[in-house]
Amino acid sequence: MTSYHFTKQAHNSCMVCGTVENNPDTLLLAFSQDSEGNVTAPFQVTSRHQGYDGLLHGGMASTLLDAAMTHCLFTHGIQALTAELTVRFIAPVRTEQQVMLTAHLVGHRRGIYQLEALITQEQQVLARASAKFIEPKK
Ligand SMILES: CC(C)(COP(=O)(O)OP(=O)(O)OC[C@H]1O[C@@H](n2cnc3c(N)ncnc32)[C@H](O)[C@@H]1OP(=O)(O)O)[C@@H](O)C(=O)NCCC(=O)NCCSC(=O)Cc1ccccc1
Repeated sequence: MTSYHFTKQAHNSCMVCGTVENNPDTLLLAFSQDSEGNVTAPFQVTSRHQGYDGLLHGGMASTLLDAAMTHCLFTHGIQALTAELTVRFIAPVRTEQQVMLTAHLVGHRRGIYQLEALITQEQQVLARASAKFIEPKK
């Protein structure tokens, strides 16, 4: 089993990427990873995810970005908690369309992992997040 699958199994009932059997409300996000540990996932935005009519809710956008960065850490074999999350909502994300989520590890210093994530559509960046993650003390 890869470190990614091992760390992912630690939250089988996740509301973002868990299985339907374990969590009927899961968003079923499925991330792919490249050789450098960056992750990507498609997400179909529907009216179930809206706040204002026809627009993705900002809290949901933040959740998706947070999840992308968490999974990026999984690809590096790290299971850490979000300690700080900053989101720049650049342009409205419309419902009934597919977006791409991406995340990469920027760096690691004194036990704090710094990551960045994007929501894009057709090369246009609609939202950008940066976050700090910390592994909980044993
Ligand atoms: C564990 C920790 C984050 C840090 O506590 P401790 O280990 O006791 O650490 P301590 O306080 O000793 O500080 C050590 C060093 O770090 C620094 N520093 C600390 N904080 C910050 C900061 N915010 N920002 C910047 N720096 C900070 C601090 O100054 C210190 O630096 P120093 O060495 O003095 O230079 C704790 O606050 C916590 O549990 N928070 C709740 C986390 C939580 O519930 N998150 C949500 C659930 S996760 C989720 O949902 C993801 C997910 C998505 C999808 C799917 C699955 C999962």
